[in-house]
Amino acid sequence: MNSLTLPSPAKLNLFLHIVGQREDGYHELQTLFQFLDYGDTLTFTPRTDGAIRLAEPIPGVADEDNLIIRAARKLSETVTRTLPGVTIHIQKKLPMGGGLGGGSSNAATTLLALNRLWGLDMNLAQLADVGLALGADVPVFVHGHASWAEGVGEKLTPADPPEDWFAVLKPDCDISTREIFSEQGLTRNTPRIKIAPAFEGDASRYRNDCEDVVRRLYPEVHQGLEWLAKFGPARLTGTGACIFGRFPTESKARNIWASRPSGINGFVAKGVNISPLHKKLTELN
Ligand SMILES: C[C@](O)(CO)[C@H](O)COP(=O)(O)OP(=O)(O)OC[C@H]1O[C@@H](n2ccc(N)nc2=O)[C@H](O)[C@@H]1O
Ligand SMILES: Nc1ncnc2c1ncn2[C@@H]1O[C@H](COP(=O)(O)OP(=O)(O)OP(=O)(O)O)[C@@H](O)[C@H]1O
Repeated sequence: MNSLTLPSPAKLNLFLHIVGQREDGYHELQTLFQFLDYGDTLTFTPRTDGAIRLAEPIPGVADEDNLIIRAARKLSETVTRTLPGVTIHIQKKLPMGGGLGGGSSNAATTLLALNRLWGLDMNLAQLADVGLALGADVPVFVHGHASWAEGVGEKLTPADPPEDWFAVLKPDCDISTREIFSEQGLTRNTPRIKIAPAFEGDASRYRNDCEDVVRRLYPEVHQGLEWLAKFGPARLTGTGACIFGRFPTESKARNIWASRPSGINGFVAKGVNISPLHKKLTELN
């Protein structure tokens, strides 16, 4: 069988409320996920010796900790028959630890790719179950539709927010999700809101509850948000460090991005409600 090349897109949390904390310490969220038409690309090449390998490591991530390898191993453990194995090549564009869900997206792309390559015939709900054990953001990438999410992010209701353009900026700092969720001053009691399943409202009416803590600990993020907010609604995604400004047209987003303060990386991308991964898989069928 030939190689399979698939996208592994980024997500944004258009807003993120923390509405409580479970006994195991995990935070209960209400958030709106949308995908970006921008991300990594993974290529899967079947092997004959049953091994699961990366063509090249991601610098700073041991192969056995890489969510791609962990997803492939976990999937292979769900079946009893001998599998042919795979080599996976990664073209990484998404910054790590940026709040764009890069690792979770890589895991989801791996699950869908190997389900196809290995002929496992598992449905999306089964693959999302396998993925949830790897990270709370994996299920939305497996299902592939923009979603209103509750729980730790696994209770999903498809949503259709406007497909606007985003200028995504990566302030020059790395933020650990664990650090932010451990902060004493974090807002953990935002009242639950009720949102119609087909969410089409204005997400900028709602906030990201991590933003105050992240602004305080990382002045680079604070300054970036202050700058972006001059041009339109600006938010943190996940626990950061990436921030985004939302614009109705590509040219507006590109003009603002081009005038960003020096030393800030980032990109411009369109928000999409169907994941580029699922679009590609449909084309292949
Ligand atoms: C912030 C979001 O990106 C929003 O989409 C996600 O909730 C993050 O989910 P994730 O990447 O799967 O998070 P992980 O990297 O597994 O979590 C790291 C650590 O953050 C804390 N954590 C994470 C998610 C959550 N809902 N509550 C938490 O308290 C836990 O201490 C966990 O050990
Ligand atoms: N394939 C992978 N791609 C990126 N990071 C990975 C991968 N596998 C493991 N990791 C680890 O996961 C950590 C978080 O990376 P990721 O890019 O998913 O963060 P994030 O965008 O903040 O995600 P989230 O929004 O889900 O918190 C990295 O610092 C890295 O150590």
